[in-house]
Formats: sequence, structure tokens, C-alpha cells
Amino acid sequence: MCWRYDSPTTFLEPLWNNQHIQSIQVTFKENFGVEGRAGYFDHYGIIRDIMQNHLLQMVALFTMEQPVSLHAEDIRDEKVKVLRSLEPLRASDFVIGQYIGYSEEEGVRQNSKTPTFATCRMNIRNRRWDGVPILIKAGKNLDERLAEVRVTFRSVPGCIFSLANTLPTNELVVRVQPDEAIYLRIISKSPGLTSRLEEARLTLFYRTAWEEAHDIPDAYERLILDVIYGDKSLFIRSDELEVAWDKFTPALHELEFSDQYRPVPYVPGSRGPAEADYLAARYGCMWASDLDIGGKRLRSTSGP
Ligand SMILES: O=P(O)(O)OC[C@H]1O[C@@H](O)[C@H](O)[C@@H](O)[C@@H]1O
Repeated sequence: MCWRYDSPTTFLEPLWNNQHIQSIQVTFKENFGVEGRAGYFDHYGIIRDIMQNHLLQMVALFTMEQPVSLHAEDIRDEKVKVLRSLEPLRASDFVIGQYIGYSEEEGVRQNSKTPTFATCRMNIRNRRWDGVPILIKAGKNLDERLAEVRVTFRSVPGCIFSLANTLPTNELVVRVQPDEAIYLRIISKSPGLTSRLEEARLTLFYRTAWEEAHDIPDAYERLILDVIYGDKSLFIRSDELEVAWDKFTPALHELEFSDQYRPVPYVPGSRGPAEADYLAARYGCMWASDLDIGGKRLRSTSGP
């Protein structure tokens, strides 16, 4: 939010709308399973555990209008407003999955349909966002631990570079964990005498950009401090909670009570079910393989 509204000069905010943004992806992946919490998790599943709360908060902060001030109530007013504009979700907006071996975890009910993976597409029906697919994905026992928001910009019409159509479009990525970073994935001329275009990154790694950053407080340290100071900005207000449940509950009931929907099995340590890619493709999007760039696997901690 600081980055969207605290800057005294114009940067990306004028592009922050359906004229310039093609899609938004919010990803939360964990590379471990339910870790002895199956007794709780099996009754709720990944949509209630992660999507309806953690990921919806990230969507709200990314898409809300500028609050009147930085006061907690003003921020929460804006989050409620944008969440109210969210189109109610239906089961057909989701792909759900369950990792192979989940049913053998202690505390999981027999024939459990509980999803350990889910992805869905949202639409915010307001002037700024209508028509921009917002894809969210959460899963346990996947290939890596990662939380990030990825904003993909639209391609320009009439691009004069050959092969431009085969390159990905520019993206802004805010990586929340591990290793907090903001980077722009851009298309740049490659070095040398050719005019060949390639992907490149402009990266801000929090841990290496500031000397004092080796001491970045953990997210929970920050929250506990907020409790002590009574700062409610990062805490959900009851009307926000109600609107979040209003949007998710009909789809949750449909997914749970209709035999039409069963979680797709996926291999632990994989990217999750391929159906997630088909869902993204339906909206002209591709799930990014986060650290892949130009075919090379860049280590997130290597610094710029
Ligand atoms: O990444 P963090 O901050 O530990 O939060 C993730 C956890 O968040 C909790 O709310 C969920 O119940 C867990 O299933 C999840 O693992």
C-alpha cells in the first residue's frame, strides 16, 4: 500500500486499471502438507484456510481505491468497498485438488473431499477492474513455498518488433515470501549489436537493498506489535469478514454438496493439477513459473 499511495510522484498508479492491466495473479504455495493439523484442516479445506482470508486480503489491498487517510478505519472502508464489488463466486469458477496421500494423514475423514489445493478466477465489477481476470491459487504440498502477486500488463497493438508476440508481456511482481522483493519483469533488448528482445528483470530485493534489512521483522512480529499499539489496519473488520463470506459461501456449498465436484488428485511436490492451467487459459492467462526467466532458474537470494 505504501508503494501504491505513498510515492509523491506518479509511477504505476495511472496504469492501475482494466485499460492497461491484463490480469492479476495471487499465488500462495506451500511445500509441506497439513503437518499434523489434519483434524482441523479436514473440516475446512484450503479455500476457507487460505483463500477467503489471506488471499482475499491481498486482492483487496491491490485493488482498492485510495483511502481517505492512513487511519485503519479508512483503509478498512476501502477494502470493504472493493470486496462488495466482487462478483459472487460459483463452483464453476474453481478448480480444486487434493494431494495424493492426504487421505492417509491422521485425522482425515474417510473419503474426504476436502481440497488441499484450489484456484479460482474472480471479477471485480467496478469501473477500474471489470473484465480483468483475477486468478488466485493456494495449495499445500506443492513444488515450493511462495506467496506473491503478479500484475501482467496488456500487450500493445501494432508492435513493430518481430517475434514480439511470442514474448511474455511486462509484469510487476510483488513477492511476499520467501525473500521479500518487488520486481518488474520487462522485455529488453539483449546486449550486443542485434535488436533481439529478451526477458529481463529490474529487481528490488529487500534483504540486500538496505543495510539494515538483514533484520526484517517476521510478519507475526509485526502483527503482535500492532496489537500492542492498537493499530487495526491489518486486521479484518466484521463487515469485511461478512462480505468475504458472502462471496465465498455459495460456491463452497456447491463444491461440498454436489457430487459433480471432486478434488483432482495431484502428486505431492508438483505444481498441482494441470486443470489449474486450463482454468487460467480460459481467461487468456498462464500461471507463471515464478523464478523462471529466460529458461534459467534464478536464485531468489542472489541479489540484483
Ligand atoms: O505463511 P504463514 O504466515 O505461516 O501462514 C500460513 C498458514 O496460515 C494459516 O492461517 C493457515 O491455517 C495454515 O494452513 C497456513 O500454513
